[in-house]
Amino acid sequence: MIEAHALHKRYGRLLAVDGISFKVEPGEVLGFLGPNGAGKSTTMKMIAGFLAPSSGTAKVCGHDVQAEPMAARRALGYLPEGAPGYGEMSPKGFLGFIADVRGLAGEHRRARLDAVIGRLSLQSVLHQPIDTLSKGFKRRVGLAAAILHDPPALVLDEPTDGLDPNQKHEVRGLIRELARDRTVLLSTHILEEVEAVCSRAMIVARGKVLADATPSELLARSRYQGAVSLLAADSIAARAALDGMPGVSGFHQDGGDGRLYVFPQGKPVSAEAVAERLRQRGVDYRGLQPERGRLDEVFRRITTGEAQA
Ligand SMILES: Nc1ncnc2c1ncn2[C@@H]1O[C@H](COP(=O)(O)OP(=O)(O)OP(=O)(O)O)[C@@H](O)[C@H]1O
Repeated sequence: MIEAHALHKRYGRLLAVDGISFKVEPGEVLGFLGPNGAGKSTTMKMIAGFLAPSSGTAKVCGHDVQAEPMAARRALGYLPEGAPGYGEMSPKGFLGFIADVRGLAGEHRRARLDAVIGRLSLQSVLHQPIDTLSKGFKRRVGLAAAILHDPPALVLDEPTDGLDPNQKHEVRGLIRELARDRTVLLSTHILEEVEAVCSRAMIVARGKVLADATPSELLARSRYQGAVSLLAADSIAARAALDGMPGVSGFHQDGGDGRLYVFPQGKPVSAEAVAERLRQRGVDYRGLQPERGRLDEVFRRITTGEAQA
């Protein structure tokens, strides 16, 4: 389990983390979302014991990060943002070094090294200096180091940053697999990643938690959830026909392709009812389709204060 209680971090006059509290249980993947500078990395560094909080506490598997740093670090795998340090080392040398730091020995050490090298597909770059690797390979070396000692809790700062789409897919699969019996906290800027791997998402901005919900609860806050859209040759006529229809709260016309979005009031807008009404009023249309919620819109509204979280 990973717990944060009223964490604060002040850098001079800047309050980078302003009272963040949460609990992540085994089997959960909590995604930390937020604009640049929201305080995500700072919070993760405090949980990983790399940065002392100005106030508040963090615990990893019941061990207070400040009071029992060794026990807390043993229980945690941490992937910092950016490339792994020791860039002059090869992945083989670096992972061997981490294995020693973690106190792995003998057959267990060999088995764990083989397992992470295989899982992160590092065989082809094992002897090349880390500094000379592509961004994606550097990230994979960092992930291998984080999971090497098979910790029960993981804190991953933008784990798929710099990976190509296939590698992103691979790493998301790995995270889902790891999360089955572990606790995972990860940060991301990729909203589709939240739907793909997270069981819960926390939106932070200016050091505060603005929303803490499952991805589907967040999607349900989108005004596109339950909407329908269509293309009409005469969109003014289409709007006039649908205006005042029960269950319709408003419209938006896309500036690009001209698609007209019909937003619901309460329950989803019925595509059949919209089709029937347009037919009755003699309005030509095509491409009528139901819409689903959009996380990017929810994220923008919450982080820019356009809507109440
Ligand atoms: N060592 C430091 N000294 C001073 N200010 C810092 C330091 N580290 C971070 N900050 C500031 O604290 C705030 C939070 O930074 P942090 O890196 O935690 O944000 P983040 O949410 O991880 O952002 P990003 O998504 O860009 O990685 C930012 O305004 C940042 O400039």
